[in-house]
Amino acid sequence: MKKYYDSASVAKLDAGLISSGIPSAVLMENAGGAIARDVLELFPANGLPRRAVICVGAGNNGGDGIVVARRLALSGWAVTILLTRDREALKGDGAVFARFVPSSVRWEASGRLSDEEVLRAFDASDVVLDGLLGTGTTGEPRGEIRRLIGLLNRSAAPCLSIDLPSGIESGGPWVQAAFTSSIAAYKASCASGSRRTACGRVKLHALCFGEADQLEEPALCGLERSDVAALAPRCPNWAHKGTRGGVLIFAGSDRYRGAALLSARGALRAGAGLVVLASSSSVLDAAAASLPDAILERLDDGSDAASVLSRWKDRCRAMIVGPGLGRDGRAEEVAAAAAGFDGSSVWDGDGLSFLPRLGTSSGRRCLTPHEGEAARLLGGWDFESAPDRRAEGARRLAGLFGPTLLKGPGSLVAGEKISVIEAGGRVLAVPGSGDVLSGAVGAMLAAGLDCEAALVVAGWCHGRAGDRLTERLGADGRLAQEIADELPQCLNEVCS
Ligand SMILES: NC(=O)C1=CN([C@@H]2O[C@H](COP(=O)(O)OP(=O)(O)OC[C@H]3O[C@@H](n4cnc5c(N)ncnc54)[C@H](O)[C@@H]3O)[C@@H](O)[C@H]2O)[C@H](O)CC1
Ligand SMILES: [K+]
Repeated sequence: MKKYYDSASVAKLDAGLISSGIPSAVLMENAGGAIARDVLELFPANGLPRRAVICVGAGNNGGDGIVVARRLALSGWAVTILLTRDREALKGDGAVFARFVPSSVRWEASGRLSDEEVLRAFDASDVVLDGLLGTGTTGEPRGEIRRLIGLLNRSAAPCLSIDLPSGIESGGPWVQAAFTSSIAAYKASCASGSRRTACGRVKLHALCFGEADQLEEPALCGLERSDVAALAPRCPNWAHKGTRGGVLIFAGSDRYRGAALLSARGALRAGAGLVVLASSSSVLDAAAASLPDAILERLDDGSDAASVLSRWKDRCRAMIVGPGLGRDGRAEEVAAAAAGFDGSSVWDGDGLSFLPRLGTSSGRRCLTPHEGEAARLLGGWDFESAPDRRAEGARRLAGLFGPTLLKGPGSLVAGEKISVIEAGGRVLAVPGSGDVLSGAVGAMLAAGLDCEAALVVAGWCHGRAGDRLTERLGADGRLAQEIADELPQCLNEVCS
């Protein structure tokens, strides 16, 4: 389990260590030393002259940068410190360490340089270090700091952020780093959503000595393979179709045919023992050729949904409602009938739009919205203005409708707890990918998992499928059906 903390807990840890007698300068030297080692490891000299520009803000994040400047200069690097204020304005430990910076280091006040001059200096460097803002950020980046964030993001040079990408704790803008050397804890602000990719490759360093156990409860937990394996369904070799469980799918419409097929394919590839696809004739015609493994129920008229449900409810432990269902009167009738199912259900896509009108469910229910759908269910929601907005939105949805998997980079699962899925990437951002996920969730519910566990296992396997495809074939141009077809290998990694 990867633990993510908010900045307030990390700042509290710093303060606690200092008040228990560890000088703050020792902490800064430790942090700066570890970051300098990262730089030297990432950019080995190999006889080449190496250059760095270190952007230094007014706080201790900049102080860490000054320590790094000394260390790199002593290792033979050509270093420029780019200050957002005059050197005389430096305070605290940063001011102390400034006295020990070798004379080979150049000092520049960024305010005296034009955008072009700053960019030229960045572009001439092997790496630019971002020590502008850390855990002490308040509000959106202002003044020189804001300008330098913009220039850092325009520069071709790779950026290594000190502790966290500057600005990420705010509504933006923030630095898009290639690397982040994180101090004391992984930061929750970098865990999920559009901020997740801002850190680049992250390396975590202790601030002092095993202080991590002095941190309070993490803000978020990252789910890794072993966490998922502990929840995944067990499928003994004597299993028969009934052991695996059946899934009834209400999905698809004349307009959206592929969604239903992909959801069914996801369910089959995630190991469902029986898949019944109830959909319109046009969908079933396509399914007859491409999905010989599924049972097909014609559902041109919404009023037929209740009889389909009563035919299959004893053989299907789980139900999927919504992918490509449409939002017309037929779809509404289907959703109303589906709400009477007393097994476990996952609601996705168009199905989500009916949830506020359906009231409480008779069975166990979970949902898999993306941010747009989630915002509609919450009557409008801004996911961007602060790093914790995604987690807060997911928590609210879970409270209103049932355990929720909020899709997007670093998908969140909110139920009893809130967790981040540590798998997947942009490869998953293709049409039909969410339909495949709904199918996988359905299969996990059919295998007997509770809603939260089903979201975790299916969400992780879906992400892992994306990672495996990326490793083998690249992250772009993959098809949702390829994600589905990769699911068995992912399940093999977590199921025994
Ligand atoms: N002993 C320690 O606490 C250690 C901290 N480490 C590093 O220090 C930072 C946290 O440092 P802090 O001084 O608390 O805050 P910042 O450096 O993030 O910045 C505060 C500084 O910036 C100005 N400011 C705040 N918000 C904005 C804004 N939106 N726009 C412009 N300017 C802003 C504010 O006025 C302050 O002057 C932590 O991340 C670590 O990198 C070390 O790890 C060592 C021990
Ligand atoms: K930073």
